[in-house]
Amino acid sequence: MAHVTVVDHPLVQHKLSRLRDKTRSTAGFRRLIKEVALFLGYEVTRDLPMTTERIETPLAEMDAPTLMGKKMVFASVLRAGEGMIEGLIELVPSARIAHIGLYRDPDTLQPVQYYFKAPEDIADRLVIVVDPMLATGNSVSKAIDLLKEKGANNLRLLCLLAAPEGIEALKLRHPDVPIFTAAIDDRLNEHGYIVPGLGDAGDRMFGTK
Ligand SMILES: O=P(O)(O)OC[C@H]1O[C@H](OP(=O)(O)OP(=O)(O)O)[C@H](O)[C@@H]1O
Ligand SMILES: O=c1cc[nH]c(=O)[nH]1
Ligand SMILES: [Mg+2]
Repeated sequence: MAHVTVVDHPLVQHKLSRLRDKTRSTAGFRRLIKEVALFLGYEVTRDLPMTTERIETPLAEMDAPTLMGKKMVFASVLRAGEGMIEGLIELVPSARIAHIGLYRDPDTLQPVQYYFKAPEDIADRLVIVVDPMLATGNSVSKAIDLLKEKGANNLRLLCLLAAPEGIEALKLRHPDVPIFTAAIDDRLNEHGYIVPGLGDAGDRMFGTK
């Protein structure tokens, strides 16, 4: 699998532009994050292993394709991951959800952990780490460290925007984790924000600034 997959579907790109627009309302931002997450979720699950199940339609018996293995885990990096989870749950209603509470210290740009909860049998499941922003990559790398300590061994990252710096950092720290993103932006600014980016995803989603 490619290390980085950019989901360049026209609907994704259109909605992403709407999200980036600084005049978007909190309600509009939330709605768009959820919608884009649905499309991204479609791509990150495209190659899931399948099996068949014998069923009867009203007309005949058939071997019907179904997903193989245990239900996947969406691992939400708080806070901003939560906006994407809303869309992903619509796509896979039976998925398990892990929560990883991290915030980025604005001076050191290092993540500070305040919460962690994941399914006990995470080692047997595909884990899709969900965070809209891959900036320095420190937060997602830490989230993946914690998930791996719990036994996760089959992981993918689903984000909305990635900076080249974050992609490189993740490649170094977790080369086994493929990245799915809607766009790769130009760079980080002096405060570690993605440029052009969309600003602070958590603050825009929850209306805290
Ligand atoms: O790649 P990094 O440089 O680590 O930055 C990205 C992180 O920053 C944001 O979270 P933030 O720390 O703002 O927390 P919040 O979601 O609670 O606002 C974002 O959702 C990522 O988790
Ligand atoms: O651009 C950025 C970088 C980190 N966190 C965000 O929410 N946005
Ligand atoms: Mg934030």
